Amino acid sequence: MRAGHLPRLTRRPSDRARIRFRERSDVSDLRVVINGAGGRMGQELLRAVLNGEGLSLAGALEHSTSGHLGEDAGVLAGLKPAGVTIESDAAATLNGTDVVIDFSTPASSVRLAERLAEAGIAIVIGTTGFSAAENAAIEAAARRTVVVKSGNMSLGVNMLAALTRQAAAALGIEFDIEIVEMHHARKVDAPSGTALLLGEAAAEGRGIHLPDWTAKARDGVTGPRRPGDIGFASLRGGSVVGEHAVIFAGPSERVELVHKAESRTIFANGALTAARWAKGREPGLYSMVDVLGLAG
Ligand SMILES: NC(=O)C1=CN([C@@H]2O[C@H](COP(=O)(O)OP(=O)(O)OC[C@H]3O[C@@H](n4cnc5c(N)ncnc54)[C@H](OP(=O)(O)O)[C@@H]3O)[C@@H](O)[C@H]2O)C=CC1
Ligand SMILES: O=C(O)C1=N[C@H](C(=O)O)C[C@H](O)C1
Repeated sequence: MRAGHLPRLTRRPSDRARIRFRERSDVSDLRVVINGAGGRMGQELLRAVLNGEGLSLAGALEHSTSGHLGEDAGVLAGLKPAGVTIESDAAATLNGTDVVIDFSTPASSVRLAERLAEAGIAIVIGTTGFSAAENAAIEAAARRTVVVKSGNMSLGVNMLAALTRQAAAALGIEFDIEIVEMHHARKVDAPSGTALLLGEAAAEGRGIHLPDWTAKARDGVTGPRRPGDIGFASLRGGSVVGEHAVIFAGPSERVELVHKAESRTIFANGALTAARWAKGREPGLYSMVDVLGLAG
């Protein structure tokens, strides 16, 4: 660099220039709406958006009988007032939104995805516990708008899924695959979305169709394990954020791949990465594997 250029670079911008820059960066901020804003993940996401760079909170949604309606989203999240109140009227809130991030309930996610498909607004879905019919409805919505959906938004779990696929492909059928998960006492669905995602990865590695090879909820005299099954076990208790183990139990040896979530920030950060990635994409159903570039 030529010495003559240094003074120009180190000079502080005038107030007017700084205001102009601020206005420009506001215009380019990603405008995000959070659905399920009053929940554990909703509040985590409010903090992540309000503290994040290049993001603006365009709205915060809850259901029509939520006790949080009318509260300030910043205050709800334990921050200073954000000037955004918790609403239940999606139509009024969505105007000018780039991406909606949804961690709520399956029924709410499906309704919202259908509405966003009509409006051409992208959605990042973290909700888990969908039925086959609800998954089909989301796939239909993804033909008209961008949908990023994953049972786990964290980098670590998506890496674990890649390792699971690899191990399942390399180890023969004599290695029994069992997936064990533990979550907090308030979780309502089982197996967890992550456990199912890991099961899909193991099935892909083995070249089998997961629903045909799933063993869930063993109880009573079950008979011996069917060779080739992928087993699921769910534990619930306390405040556990989320723990998953994929066990490959072979003859006289065992391989265990484990992920332990220590904070919900990993899910919120992943969801924001997905939201940034989603902007401007072609309509379609994407996963965190696409967002994180982990395919193959
Ligand atoms: N993919 C991932 O990485 C992760 C996924 N999850 C999943 O996200 C979902 C939410 O988890 P969590 O935050 O712990 O659960 P919470 O129950 O704490 O939050 C869900 C929120 O959604 C609200 N809600 C219910 N119905 C509607 C509706 N129709 N419209 C808008 N909001 C609604 C609930 O309100 P109310 O409480 O009044 O019913 C609640 O505030 C779960 O399915 C969970 O498995 C969680 C963590 C990570
Ligand atoms: O409900 C939760 O808390 C979590 N749900 C997701 C799941 O079902 O796997 C992800 C994470 O483990 C936390």
